Amino acid sequence: MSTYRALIPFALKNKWVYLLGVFSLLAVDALQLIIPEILRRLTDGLQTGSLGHQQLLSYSLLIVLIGLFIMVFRFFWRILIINASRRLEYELRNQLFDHLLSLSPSYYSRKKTGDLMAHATNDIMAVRMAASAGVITLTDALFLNIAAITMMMLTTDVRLTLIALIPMPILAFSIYLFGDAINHRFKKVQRSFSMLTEKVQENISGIRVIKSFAREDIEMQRFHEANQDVFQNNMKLALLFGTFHPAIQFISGISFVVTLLYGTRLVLYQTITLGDFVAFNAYLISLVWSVPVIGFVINILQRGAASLSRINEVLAVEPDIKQASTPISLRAMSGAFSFHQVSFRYPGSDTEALKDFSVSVSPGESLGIMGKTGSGKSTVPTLLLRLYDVDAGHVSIDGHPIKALSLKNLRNQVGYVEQNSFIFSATIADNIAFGTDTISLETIEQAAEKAGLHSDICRFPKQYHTIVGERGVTLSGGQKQRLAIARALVKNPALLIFDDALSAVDTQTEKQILDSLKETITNTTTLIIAHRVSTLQQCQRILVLEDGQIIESGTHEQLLLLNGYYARQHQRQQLEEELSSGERSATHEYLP
Ligand SMILES: Nc1ncnc2c1ncn2[C@@H]1O[C@H](COP(=O)(O)OP(=O)(O)OP(=O)(O)O)[C@@H](O)[C@H]1O
Repeated sequence: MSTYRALIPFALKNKWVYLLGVFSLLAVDALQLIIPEILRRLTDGLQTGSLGHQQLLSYSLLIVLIGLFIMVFRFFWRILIINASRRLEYELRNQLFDHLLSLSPSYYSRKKTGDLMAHATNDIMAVRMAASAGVITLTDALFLNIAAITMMMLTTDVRLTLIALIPMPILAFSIYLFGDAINHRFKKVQRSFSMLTEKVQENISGIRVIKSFAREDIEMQRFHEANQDVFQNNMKLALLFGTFHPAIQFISGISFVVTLLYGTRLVLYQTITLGDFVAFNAYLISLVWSVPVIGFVINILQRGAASLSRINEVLAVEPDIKQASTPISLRAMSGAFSFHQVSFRYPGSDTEALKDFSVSVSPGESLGIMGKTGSGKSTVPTLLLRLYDVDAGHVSIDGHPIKALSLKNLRNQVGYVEQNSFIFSATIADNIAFGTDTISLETIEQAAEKAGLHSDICRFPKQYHTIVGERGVTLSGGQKQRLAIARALVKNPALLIFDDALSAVDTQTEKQILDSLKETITNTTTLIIAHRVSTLQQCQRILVLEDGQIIESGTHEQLLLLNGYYARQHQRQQLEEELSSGERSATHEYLP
């Protein structure tokens, strides 16, 4: 229960709401306990014949009045406590989401998305339940329990009360045991259900792969198996509930039987009146209701505590990348950067992605990087954006150690285009304007024009207001890349990074885009990562990487003279280009 300590600040902030809610709840309970007293007097009056019309009318009016007050107070406790618990859910969800966004990418490579989704949904719901149903039921049941037993003892008979209470410990213990088993089964149901949702999610996202590999039958079979698992776990839970309710009712029934046996004797021997016996039974109903509820409440609170401790665990994770206590914010960055003897290994990886890597790029210079897949090319921009910190060596921007810079300032001044940039389910204009706060449509259009996307957008039904992604138009791979380029350009960055950003466009389109970007590239510090020589040849300097190390370095012409990896790529790509243009002209010759 110490887990709940994390909620103390929230509870203190909302103490009046909770206190008023609990007060209204107790008022409802207290009013409910007056009813057996009225029943006692009515029965006794009827039995002795002393109940007049006037008295009957007063009692009836009192019952109606009590009913009205119960209605008002019930409304208040519901509004107050449910409102407070919903507010807790709202604040906790905001806190969790804000924290998740502050965490570094390495955290996301360790954690499953499904688990994080479960924290944001199921776990927060379980905490809300504990803060609403848990608090309400615990207050309600404890008060009713104590009040009913006290009233039974004070107004009727102590011995009869003690006898009626005999099955209660058995009842409480059985509820505890059942509760434990129910909890266990419930977890299994949840686990199998989250596996099922993950399956659906994966199948929907990977529908093209499934279809192209004709794996529908296998996937259907796997889904049916997962669904069968959910069904069986639900049935086991239903079986447990099915046994639980009749068993509880049976055990509580024993209380009524012993009350009937001993209570009627007391009435016959006139130790208590018939009215006492009726009132006693009415109190017993409250008591029998409240005991099982305490068992349930313990479960709700336990489940809430388990969920809250999972949420607390996430909230306790510190971001790997921490900003300096007094970070430097550069007003106008030149984008110049340098790596000095940098070595870096991704968390959990055995091999170094960069080894003793050094390069220095001056303001406005354009650097190209080429290399086999996995040679460490994308690691360079990853470190420049400070998504990870280096293991050895230093990275600096504009002469400042990267760790001294404000993270926001640094990332705001870098225009980074990945090979597979994420496109949001929003309009094209919103997607391009993503990295900026206020921007005119005209600037967006200029960026799209430079990225070679404007004419494509003009062909869409709503042009820049066309929604793309899941809810709208699907963009081709090349269009997505160009949109990502426009998104980077619109920021007017000091450092522009293209990481395999033109791989999905043909060489012709690539040439057009590079031509229109010529001025931007000349005026901005640029890092271009590519496999194609045609993308890199205009760069002032080109590096070739292998296993995280530089194996060749120079201008296009110098690298050709080296006759190494770069020159071989150049020859091969030229040959491919000649072959494909030969094929194109041959096709033209034979066309009618
Ligand atoms: N998030 C990560 N976690 C662990 N290892 C990683 C991660 N990202 C990359 N690596 C590893 O680091 C090495 C360098 O990766 P990097 O992405 O820099 O290569 P690359 O040259 O850009 O490859 P490609 O041309 O295929 O994009 C590879 O061995 C890769 O498996």
